[in-house]
Amino acid sequence: MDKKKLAGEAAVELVEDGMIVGLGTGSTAYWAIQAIGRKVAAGLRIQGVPTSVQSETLALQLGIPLLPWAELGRIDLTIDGADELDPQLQLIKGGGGALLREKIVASLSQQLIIVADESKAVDRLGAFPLPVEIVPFAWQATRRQVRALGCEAALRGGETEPFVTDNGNYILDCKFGVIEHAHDLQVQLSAIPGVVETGLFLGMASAAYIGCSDGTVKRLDKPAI
Ligand SMILES: O=C(CO)[C@H](O)[C@H](O)COP(=O)(O)O
Repeated sequence: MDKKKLAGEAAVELVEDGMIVGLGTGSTAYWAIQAIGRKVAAGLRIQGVPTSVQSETLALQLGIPLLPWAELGRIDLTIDGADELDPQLQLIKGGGGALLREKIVASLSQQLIIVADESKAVDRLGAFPLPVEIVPFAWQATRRQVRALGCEAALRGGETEPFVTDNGNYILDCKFGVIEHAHDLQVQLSAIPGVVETGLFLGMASAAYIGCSDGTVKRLDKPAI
């Protein structure tokens, strides 16, 4: 059984008629978008907000109506994947390279619902290298500044053929080890001019649907502060 499919499909129970729905990116969000497509074909009326060109293409193939960017304001619910989530529902995202649009969409969302298989749930963030989106201009200098914060930072795709995001930027995959102070790290990275955004999603997720190997889907809610 596909744990990503279980989680992605289960979260679609939250989608209601009339909603504006953020459509995440990746192999788990894929299953949610497929399930939303089936509901739309059966008569559900929603407007989707894709977080990547990949998800936009999929949504259009499935006949999901998309909200024009100029009308983008409040989003009712977004379903998206994650590379790591901790018990406070702090996240590392961006393994698929869509972190900037994902974070913009998440910031506009009343509810951010994470879908993931159980391997993504960790006690502490940091085993997965933190993706950081940077501008291509003088990227080597930006990488030096990022490395000075105490990580190994690799240009995604390599120097000869760097991976380019939907926004025309590059990504540094940064190995910090266990991230003890995620909020401080977010502030430090954001202070570097060449950094566009980081894959740390802090205090944004409301709940997570986790697909487990026993065939169940576990729901985790953001703990009350
Ligand atoms: O953040 C993301 C893309 O930028 C993805 O949501 C994340 O990488 C998880 O992907 P998958 O569901 O394929 O494991």
